[in-house]
Amino acid sequence: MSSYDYDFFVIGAGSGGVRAARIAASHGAKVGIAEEYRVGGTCVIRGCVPKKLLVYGAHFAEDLEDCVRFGWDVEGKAFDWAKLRDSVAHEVDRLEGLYRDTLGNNDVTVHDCRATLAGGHEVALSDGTSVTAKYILIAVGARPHVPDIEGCAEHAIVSNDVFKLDALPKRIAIAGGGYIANEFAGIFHQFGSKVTIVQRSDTILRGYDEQMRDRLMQISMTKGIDFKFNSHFKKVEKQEDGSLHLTMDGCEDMEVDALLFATGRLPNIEGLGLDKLGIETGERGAIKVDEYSRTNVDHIYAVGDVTDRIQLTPVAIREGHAVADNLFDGQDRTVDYECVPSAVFSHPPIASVGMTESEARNKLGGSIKVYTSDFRAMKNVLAGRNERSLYKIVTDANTDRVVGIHMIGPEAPEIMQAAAVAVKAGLKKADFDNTVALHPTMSEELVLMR
Ligand SMILES: Cc1cc2nc3c(=O)[nH]c(=O)nc-3n(C[C@H](O)[C@H](O)[C@H](O)COP(=O)(O)OP(=O)(O)OC[C@H]3O[C@@H](n4cnc5c(N)ncnc54)[C@H](O)[C@@H]3O)c2cc1C
Ligand SMILES: NC(=O)c1ccc[n+]([C@@H]2O[C@H](COP(=O)([O-])OP(=O)(O)OC[C@H]3O[C@@H](n4cnc5c(N)ncnc54)[C@H](O)[C@@H]3O)[C@@H](O)[C@H]2O)c1
Repeated sequence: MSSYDYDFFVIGAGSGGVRAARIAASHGAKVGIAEEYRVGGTCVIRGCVPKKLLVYGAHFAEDLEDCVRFGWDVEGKAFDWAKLRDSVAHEVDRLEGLYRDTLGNNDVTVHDCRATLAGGHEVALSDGTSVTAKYILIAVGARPHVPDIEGCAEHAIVSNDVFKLDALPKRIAIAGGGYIANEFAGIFHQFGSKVTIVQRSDTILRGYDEQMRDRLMQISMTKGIDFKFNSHFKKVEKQEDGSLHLTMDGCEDMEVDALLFATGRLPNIEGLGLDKLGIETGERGAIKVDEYSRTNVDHIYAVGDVTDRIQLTPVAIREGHAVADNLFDGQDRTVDYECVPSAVFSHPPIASVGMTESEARNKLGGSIKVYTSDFRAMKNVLAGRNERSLYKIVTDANTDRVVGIHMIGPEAPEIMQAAAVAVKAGLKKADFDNTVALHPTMSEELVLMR
């Protein structure tokens, strides 16, 4: 008999935590999990899933414009935000139920409580009880970071709030130039809001290939999304009519109906009791872990956004899965962070895997070859939508190996998942050339670039 209540206790039922709990239980461990908000975590409740559903909803705005040239005459077009918001919320409820069922079916005990480390092997729960576990996994994720600017805390919203808005703002300023800023800029714009992105530097989507970012910016600007670069917020004030006056540094002051902060996410470590065990944290409060996701305290592990390695759901899931396999199935697994594909679900979306052109140039000493295809998707041509796609393949000139693929255009993330397999497998440009095109598709461009 174990002297602990559980073999494994997971704090946080999000992407990483749920996977770790389920796999550990499937290996025969006695598992408990604590969730302070809703099972499913950021991705399911207020991230990837509801965001993608809003992206789908927003896309109809373009489809309804484009369909005219395809012979459709749709009368009485109108958009009802409350209807979409509530359908999305309903789907999220359904998914949360499925996640709970999965945990239950695997005999994982769910504690609907906030959990904190109490010292040693003990975890304190907000219902006043406490439990002990041989191993503890911290999978508490991250939360939106809102800088300390006068009026921001009271008047700005963050991505969590978007899914609950009573009404769409007529004018919205979005702070930040990353994933969330560009995704929500596309969503709000398609729904008819006037969108202004305010970025503190002179570029968006740092880390993505420069040409893809430029193309997104150019398309977004043509659509009517405004960008203010090298700009900062000095003060946010609510006016009598409910609108916000933004006092700016670097650009003109603005009047908007909503201000969304999308300036990064910070590890959720506040009040977690890390100090009780001397668990080390690094930059921005991220819990420091080794390649096995083990902290400096032997029986405490951490996965996902709280470790700030790559803040993506599939990464958190892999990390959680590996911890469970290693602890309860005697495996020796680490997560491979090379060639993790990623996408920005902007309008149009960007997708990427491997090195950008400039990264490859730096790392491979300039001996690279770059192939690009700049084209208008067939559907856009007939629709009269003057929006060009751009695909890029970066190769190591010495070996012909494809080291990066970057795309912006319709369905780029769907195409990228398959292309990423080829890059991860180390295929050469010649392998792409040897593959017969699948016609007529957009993805055939990947095997036609010469
Ligand atoms: C708007 C948005 C869109 C996104 N879109 C994508 C996307 O398209 N693709 C993608 O791959 N990634 C996306 N992400 C990122 C993705 O959601 C995260 O990387 C992922 O959810 C991280 O998983 P996690 O397990 O580390 O944490 P989370 O999923 O955040 O789970 C942590 C859980 O812990 C709970 N918790 C925190 N503290 C405690 C405590 N003390 N006690 C009990 N419970 C606690 C939280 O309530 C939460 O449920 C998006 C994020 C956001 C915000
Ligand atoms: N499609 C996806 O996979 C997806 C979607 C959304 C979020 N995510 C994950 O969530 C994380 C958080 O997303 P995010 O968009 O908040 O962060 P991010 O790190 O992508 O972007 C933050 C942006 O805010 C800017 N910024 C920071 N402080 C600022 C300030 N004071 N004023 C103005 N701009 C400022 C930064 O320069 C940067 O451009 C991402 O890193 C990503 O890993 C992924």
